[in-house]
Amino acid sequence: MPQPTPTHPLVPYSIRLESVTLVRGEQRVFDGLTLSLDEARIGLVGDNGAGKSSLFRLISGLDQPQQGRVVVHGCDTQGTQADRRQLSQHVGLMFQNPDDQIIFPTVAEELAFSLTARGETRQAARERTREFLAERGLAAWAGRAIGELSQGQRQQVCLLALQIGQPATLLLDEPFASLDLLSQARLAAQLEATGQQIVVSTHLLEHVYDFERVLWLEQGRVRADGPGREVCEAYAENVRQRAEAERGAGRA
Ligand SMILES: Nc1ncnc2c1ncn2[C@@H]1O[C@H](COP(=O)(O)OP(=O)(O)OP(=O)(O)O)[C@@H](O)[C@H]1O
Repeated sequence: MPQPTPTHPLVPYSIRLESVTLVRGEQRVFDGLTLSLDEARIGLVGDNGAGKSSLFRLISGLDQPQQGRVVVHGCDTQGTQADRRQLSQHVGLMFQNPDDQIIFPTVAEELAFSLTARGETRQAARERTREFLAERGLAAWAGRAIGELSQGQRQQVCLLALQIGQPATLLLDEPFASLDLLSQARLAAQLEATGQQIVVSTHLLEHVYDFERVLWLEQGRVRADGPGREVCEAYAENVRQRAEAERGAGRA
């Protein structure tokens, strides 16, 4: 598949969480978390339940903090309606499960919606969608029914629907999870080629190993923060030790 060239100029990114407390259900997920995310490539790693998806929900404005502030490229996620409208143009969130994201029956309609939601006419959105798919060697996908796509293909549609809107930041929640190895390699290459800021949560450490920054989240706190290689190795070693301790306890 031809790889797209970066379409979004590299701009200074600025995502700030200031003393954020987030409660979901009975769970205090974050308690006074302060964080700046300014790099072009950021990975999030950590155990199930560490808070990776919750962080994405806060940044994209889907959840509001009970205390503190989240400011994304100058927009307060609890700000005015205009602020929130702008936020949706600054940030695109790809959900872990594509079925939570896709609302239209065909690929072209799903992609076109990203453009009409930003104020483009239906006609212009339809034309841009056709061009956009053709540029990526995916012209034949336009009329395909979402219901007939595999899980991995649906995930690809979600990513395309985000990319066509060109938000400055893409938040990708476990984008590699249901992809076969070749599709993982293609996605990794696609992400490398994009000029947008990308924040990826993943359990597949090799995909963020070379990132300039990776955060290891543990129970809503940042356990380590630094170059991908260092943080991934520290996390992998910690997991090895815990698995070993569990095996030891099982033998005792
Ligand atoms: N819909 C929800 N209602 C209540 N609590 C939730 C909800 N979703 C997640 N939580 C809680 O929030 C905490 C963080 O969950 P989150 O989904 O952010 O973790 P995660 O790091 O993305 O995990 P995973 O790797 O499994 O996707 C967990 O303790 C979880 O129980």
